[in-house]
Amino acid sequence: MPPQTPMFKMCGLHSENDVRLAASSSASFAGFVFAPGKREVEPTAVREWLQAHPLHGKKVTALFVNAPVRKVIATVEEIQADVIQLHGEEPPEEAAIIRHRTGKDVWKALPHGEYTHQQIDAYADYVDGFIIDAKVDGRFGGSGESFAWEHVPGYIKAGKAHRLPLFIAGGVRPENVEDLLAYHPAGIDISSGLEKDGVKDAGLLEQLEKRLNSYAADISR
Ligand SMILES: O=C(O)c1ccccc1N[C@@H]1O[C@H](COP(=O)(O)O)[C@@H](O)[C@H]1O
Repeated sequence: MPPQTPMFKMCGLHSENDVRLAASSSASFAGFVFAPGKREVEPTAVREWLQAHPLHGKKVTALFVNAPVRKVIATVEEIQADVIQLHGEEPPEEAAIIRHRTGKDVWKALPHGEYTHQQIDAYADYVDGFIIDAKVDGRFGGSGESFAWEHVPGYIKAGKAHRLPLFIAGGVRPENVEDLLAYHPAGIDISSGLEKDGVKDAGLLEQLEKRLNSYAADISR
């Protein structure tokens, strides 16, 4: 099958302005972090931002790190999330419970490492997609660090073998996205790489979208 234009997820939206920017972007997924850290947001605020700036078909993604299941369920209901991203050490059984109790798609984020392929196999029956992120000590994600992308083809193959979408995350930026696109991932997930001084930046988004568009034009030739 010829390569497809990758899905693009814009993550870590943490202000009304970020949501406004995401709404006008080509991202298919808009992500909100409900975990401690500089991008943590409150469900009530997210609901208000989404009411003010409807996403017109983009899927709302709620990201959690080892959160209690009841918090996941309540948050997903409040913001009407479409996708739940589990970015901590939630075991496969917990992913299955969350999927069953919410009826939503659940994606498992896994850090790149020695056992990632085994983990993909262990979660594959209980989730609807994967995100492979860089492993950074003391952080669960949003680090702006990349892993060695020569491992990307192996992950793409694993996603295809399980017939699940697999996104590549970690330090993806407008300046390096072409290197990643050369591997033809199904999806890319970006948070830090679209920020200037901690704020999502229209200029960086424009640069990224130019590169995504030119990749799409190249592969359609
Ligand atoms: O964005 C965050 O602050 C965050 C916090 C805790 C867990 C995950 C988080 N973000 C996710 O991390 C990856 C990589 O992000 P980056 O582009 O390197 O900043 C991505 O999946 C974000 O959704």
